[in-house]
Amino acid sequence: TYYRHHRYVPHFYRYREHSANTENLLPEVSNPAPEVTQPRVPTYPEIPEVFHPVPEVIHPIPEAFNPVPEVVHPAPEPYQTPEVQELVAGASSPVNMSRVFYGIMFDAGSTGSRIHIYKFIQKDPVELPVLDNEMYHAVKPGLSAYKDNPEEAGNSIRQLLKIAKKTVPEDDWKRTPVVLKATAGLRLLPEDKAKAILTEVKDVFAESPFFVPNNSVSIMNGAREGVLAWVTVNFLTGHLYSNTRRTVGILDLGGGSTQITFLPKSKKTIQSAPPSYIANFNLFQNTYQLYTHSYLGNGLFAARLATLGALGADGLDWKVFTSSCLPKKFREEVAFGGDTYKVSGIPDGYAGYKLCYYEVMKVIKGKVHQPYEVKGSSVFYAFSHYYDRAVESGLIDGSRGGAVEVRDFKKRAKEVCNKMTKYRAISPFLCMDLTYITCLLKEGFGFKDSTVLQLAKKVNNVETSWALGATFDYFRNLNIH
Ligand SMILES: O=c1ccn([C@@H]2O[C@H](COP(=O)(O)OP(=O)(O)O)[C@@H](O)[C@H]2O)c(=O)[nH]1
Repeated sequence: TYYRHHRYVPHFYRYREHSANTENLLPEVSNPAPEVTQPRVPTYPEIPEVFHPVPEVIHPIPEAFNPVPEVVHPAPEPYQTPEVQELVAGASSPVNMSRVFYGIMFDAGSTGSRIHIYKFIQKDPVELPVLDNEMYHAVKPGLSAYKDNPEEAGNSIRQLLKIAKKTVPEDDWKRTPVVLKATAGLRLLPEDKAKAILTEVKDVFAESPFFVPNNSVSIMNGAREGVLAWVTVNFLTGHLYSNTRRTVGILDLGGGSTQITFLPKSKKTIQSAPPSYIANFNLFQNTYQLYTHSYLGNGLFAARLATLGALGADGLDWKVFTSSCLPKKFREEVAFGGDTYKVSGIPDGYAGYKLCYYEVMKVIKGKVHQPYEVKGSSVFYAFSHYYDRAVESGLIDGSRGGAVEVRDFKKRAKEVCNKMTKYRAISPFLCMDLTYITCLLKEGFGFKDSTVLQLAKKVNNVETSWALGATFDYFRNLNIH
């Protein structure tokens, strides 16, 4: 369980008060971010403040001390239901007139379920609320692992709700909305199995003391997932308020699906994209038109199985799926989406980067669209499994994140694949994963070797995930279409 205190202060002050985010309000759930430090990590140049990648947008004058620009989140005025509106209106604290409210967002992913509890402060009824902090906790496996036992799926959510009860003060329970959105794991399940799980989760929500809005449990579509992650990252990096209209793109590599989202600078990117890859929405009186797509089956774990030819195959009880991306003597059972697969290296065959690249290419070539503009100079934030694999392979420091070039993934993939025994202890899949990431970035999206990716698990102490964007969308409909 991590408790991240997260109080926004304007850039001018932030740069001077490095301890501003270290205060911990709830020590009983305190657990600093898991420090996954790698002993052999080469020291890469760090980004000084992950949340602030473009120092030139800092306003060095005190006038920039305007509470609005970056402390806001979309105002919760048009609350979704009159019921909530009433509840929030009644929340004023008699003591200091500032009122606190919470939003609980569950991310039901293919490899795990996570709870995000956001605390907002409405300092003044006229001003926009401030995101104060996030409480985050994750459990494994994801809901799809319980495809034949929906009751257990419900139990995993019940377990996370206990944390919500500890975090949100009892007086606020009744007006705190609880929402769950499922991603690739449930998208990949047969409809009836996914439905049974969602019904079970609805029952668990109904018995909870929190506010359960209509449609609080659903499978989110891929385009929304990409857009909402883009909103989160651009909010946390301060790009939604700068006058420059400069924003950052996002690359999210989940277990089941992968998303790419950015704000195109060139009209040609929009015109040459399949129409479903363009999403519009409104935020802070701006209308944005984004390039976004979610590739189902191209998340890291789904791609491993697809590379092995195992995804969707029959005869799982007796078939062994092999790959030259795996150490020759490796043999194991792998669970994903409620199924178990026997996988192994090729004991008397060849293994290594080149052969592996051919194998992973099958999962990418002809499936991934190259946006017209991606070779340009946009900054991309990459997180989830991009981040995890970069840490595991020693490309970046796990406690800080950092910047890498696409060619760094390629270089490390070659090293790992050509010395598989050395890296086996870290993960037998490391060669396959790094080769897949390299291939996805280069052959798939068409990034150049020199494209810089900012790798971050969290920005300014908040998880880089679609969950914060989805909470904004709940409080104030972004009208994504
Ligand atoms: O707030 C979050 C949400 C996800 N993740 C990580 O991102 C990856 C996303 O995988 P997921 O199973 O959600 O993928 P999906 O089902 O969306 O394809 C996993 O390693 C998670 O641990 C994270 O670090 N913080």
